[in-house]
Amino acid sequence: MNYLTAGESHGPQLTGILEGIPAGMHIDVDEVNEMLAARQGGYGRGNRQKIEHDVVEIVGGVRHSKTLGSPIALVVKNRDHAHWSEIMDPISPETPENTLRQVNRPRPGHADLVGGMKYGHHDLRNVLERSSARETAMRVAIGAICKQLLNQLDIQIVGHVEQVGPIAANENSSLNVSEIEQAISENDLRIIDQSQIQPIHELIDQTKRDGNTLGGVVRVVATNVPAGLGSYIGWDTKLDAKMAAAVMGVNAIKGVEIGDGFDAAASLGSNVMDEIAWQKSEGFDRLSDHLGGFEGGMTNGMPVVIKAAMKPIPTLYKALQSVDIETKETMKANVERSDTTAIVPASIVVESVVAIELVKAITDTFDGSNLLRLRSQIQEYRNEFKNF
Ligand SMILES: Cc1cc2nc3c(=O)[nH]c(=O)nc-3n(C[C@H](O)[C@H](O)[C@H](O)COP(=O)(O)O)c2cc1C
Ligand SMILES: C=C(O[C@@H]1CC(C(=O)O)=C[C@@H](OP(=O)(O)O)[C@H]1O)C(=O)O
Repeated sequence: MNYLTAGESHGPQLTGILEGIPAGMHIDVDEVNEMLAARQGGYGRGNRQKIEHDVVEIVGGVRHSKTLGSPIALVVKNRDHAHWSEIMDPISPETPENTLRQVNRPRPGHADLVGGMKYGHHDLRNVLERSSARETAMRVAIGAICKQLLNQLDIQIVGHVEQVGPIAANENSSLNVSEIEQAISENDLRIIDQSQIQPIHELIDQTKRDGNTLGGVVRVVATNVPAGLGSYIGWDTKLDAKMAAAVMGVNAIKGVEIGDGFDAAASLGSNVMDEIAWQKSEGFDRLSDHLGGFEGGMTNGMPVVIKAAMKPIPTLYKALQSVDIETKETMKANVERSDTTAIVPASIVVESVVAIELVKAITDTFDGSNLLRLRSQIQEYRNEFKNF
């Protein structure tokens, strides 16, 4: 399974091609759109989301709501393009008005400066249009289809917010996926601990008034993942490594933890290793899940638990120091309309990329040509492991 996305933040549309989804799978477009809407929401978002209303159009690979096994082509339109059509025109020559909208004061923390130097762009808009996290809308559309496939294979997955800036919204690690879904559906922060809603709202409001920004931590849990996805035989076959790369590939993610992650470094081995048990009816089991469902680069049948640290949003309304790339004068960085925090959307994006990597691992391990065969192969494989 593989995918590619294309499109600029203020261009006409985002385009995605998803290859390797089994034939015969029902696609629920409303569910894809619900996930796109969730990615647009959350406390702390900026004004762009008042313009956009993300809906997916499926323009290939699906007939009468069922996948054909051929590449699935997806489109999400950028409504804001209507206001930028001249500036972002793919064909017509530049107009003087476009020149006025050039970006030449790179924003610290963005791809602007190095991207301009690498690709030879003196209008840094050519960089920021693609480096913008607008692209994550398409990753979520693709992730939503992967999540539907996982659900059809009896695998559940959810992403939620665990921390906003310095405020932890106390993870309750004993909750299952549907309990987490229930708890986070009740607030606009996707947090489990409702007592932190007000302090976090106040923190975001104050930060916005100060012209500053916030990051945070998100957590993804996937349950009933078959054991043995990925492999210990080579560094590039380890699924935990691929997961970490996919999560790190989400804009503004600066750290990835699997299971207890960095906390495990300070613990004793007896508090970190997940002891092994066996029951005739269920086969092998673990007494805990400190290692987040991975041993030796393979899933071990316990819940997959991945956390990601997001840096604060780099565009500050109280702009930071920069240098004009033409005049070399010290100036304030460009200010593009911006979110105060995007931790809520990040929880949906990280959930999506974890779902994508799980589907990749599953279709690498089993024949993913059609859903019925895939389902029966996985069932047989689960039984084999139970009887080991
Ligand atoms: C969902 C989401 C929304 C974001 N919104 C903004 C934003 O409004 N303004 C901004 O400056 N950065 C925003 N970012 C972060 C930048 O896209 C990101 O920091 C930048 O592209 C540089 O990439 P890097 O942080 O991965 O190095 C957002 C990130 C995500 C995941
Ligand atoms: C458009 C989205 O997020 C954008 C991500 C983003 C960035 O620099 O990453 C900067 C902002 O772009 P704009 O200047 O167009 O408002 C965000 O709004 C989105 O998530 O749909």
